[in-house]
Amino acid sequence: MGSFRVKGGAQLSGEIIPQGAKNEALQILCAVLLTSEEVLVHKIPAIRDVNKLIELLSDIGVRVEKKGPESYSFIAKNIKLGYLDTEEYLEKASSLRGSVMLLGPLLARFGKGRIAKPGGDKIGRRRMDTHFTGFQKLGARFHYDGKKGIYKIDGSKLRGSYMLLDEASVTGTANIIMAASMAQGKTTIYNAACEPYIQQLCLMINRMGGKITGIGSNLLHIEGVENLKGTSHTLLPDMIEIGSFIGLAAMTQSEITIKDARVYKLGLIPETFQRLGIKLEIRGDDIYIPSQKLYEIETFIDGSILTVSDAIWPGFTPDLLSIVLVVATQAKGTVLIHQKMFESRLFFVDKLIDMGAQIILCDPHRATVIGLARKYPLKAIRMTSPDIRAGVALLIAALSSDGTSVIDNVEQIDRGYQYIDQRLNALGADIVRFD
Ligand SMILES: CC(=O)N[C@H]1[C@@H](OP(=O)(O)OP(=O)(O)OC[C@H]2O[C@@H](n3ccc(=O)[nH]c3=O)[C@H](O)[C@@H]2O)O[C@H](CO)[C@@H](O)[C@@H]1O
Ligand SMILES: C=C(OP(=O)(O)O)C(=O)O
Repeated sequence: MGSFRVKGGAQLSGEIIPQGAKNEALQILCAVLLTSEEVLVHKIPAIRDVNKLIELLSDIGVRVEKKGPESYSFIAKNIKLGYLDTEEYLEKASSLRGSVMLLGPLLARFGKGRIAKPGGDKIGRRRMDTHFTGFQKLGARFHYDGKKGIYKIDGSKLRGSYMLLDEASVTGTANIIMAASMAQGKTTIYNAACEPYIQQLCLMINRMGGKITGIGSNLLHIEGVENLKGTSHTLLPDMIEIGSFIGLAAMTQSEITIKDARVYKLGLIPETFQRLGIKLEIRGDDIYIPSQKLYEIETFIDGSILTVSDAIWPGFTPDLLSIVLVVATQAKGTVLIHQKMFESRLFFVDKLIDMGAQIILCDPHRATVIGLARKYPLKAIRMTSPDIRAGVALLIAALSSDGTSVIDNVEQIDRGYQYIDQRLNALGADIVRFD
């Protein structure tokens, strides 16, 4: 188990370039299976989940070639379908959430998909009914082997269909889009998720010869085509990393410029941090965050306490609520954090409380943060990173604290943040990785 020793208290400064988006990368990498031709993907982040998925693709038979520091070529010509039934595949695939999206393209092209219960963060129930109901609507047969925990999907002739999703699941929508892209006839997906990740996937499929309209909305029309061809694709900067850097800058009173942030793709993210009182300047496509001694949380117009809650896109992403929460601990004012989607994502606040933060966990979904207005810094402690975003929130807390903290289980952070220790040290942080 890896750990970080973090010496807090330093003000950071400089420029940082966000990595390619983790959640987009996981979709795009699965989509390379939709064609036997070459797909080039640029700005692939070197993070654990992505590396594992690339390895899995290679195990399935995809020819993978590294073309540059962040660029890869994929050719899914000779796929070993038998491998999908092996213990090794099922075990490897179940170690990350994104692998669930192998099902859609495998089904579209080969009529067969297998997966064991996928991993990812343990942040509450993470059901997959939407994925399977969608596949069934396209005519696939679905079988769940409860004893082995294996989901099996078969269906050689998928047919387009109308479907109203019971929830706008991100990976579920991506899976259904990929399956429908080569089904016979037209598919309509209503209540589709429309995160930038999904928009990027649809644009890529259209470049491959697919016919998807309604991109960016929750009503997608997909005209199935017989074959898809090769393409090249560049991932967007990771909006969750960008939000994390904004929070980090505010908490540590640092002056940071986030380069090439594709600001117009960030939805409510900049505005939500601004509502916490954090000053941001959009300079071209960069975000400049000045060093700020104090930031004051806004209230609602009627003077009532601000609530920051998650919602499906274009609402505020649940993946940044842990960061908003930690940043609020040193703000002036009070905020209610309402994590609607996941029921076990706020429990990490007990570590922040140990550090001296004033937080009341109202129930598993809601926490009230009473900002300390920097009257005193958080205390350094030893803590364990429970999930990827809580892990980074704790790292931010440790960097702002008085003294040296230790964060264990940083593999969670490595799932989604590329070389985070080295990149933050380049800005003046003092983070040492050890086993
Ligand atoms: C690999 C990947 O891309 N992971 C992301 C993806 O996970 P993932 O695709 O697994 O998450 P889903 O969108 O399926 O659902 C997330 C949670 O929200 C609930 N839910 C979802 C939609 C809805 O309309 N109502 C509702 O209550 C679900 O029951 C579930 O508990 O999307 C999540 C929600 O943005 C992000 O946190 C994850 O980082
Ligand atoms: C919850 C997340 O990831 P995953 O879906 O891969 O667990 C996340 O990125 O915040």
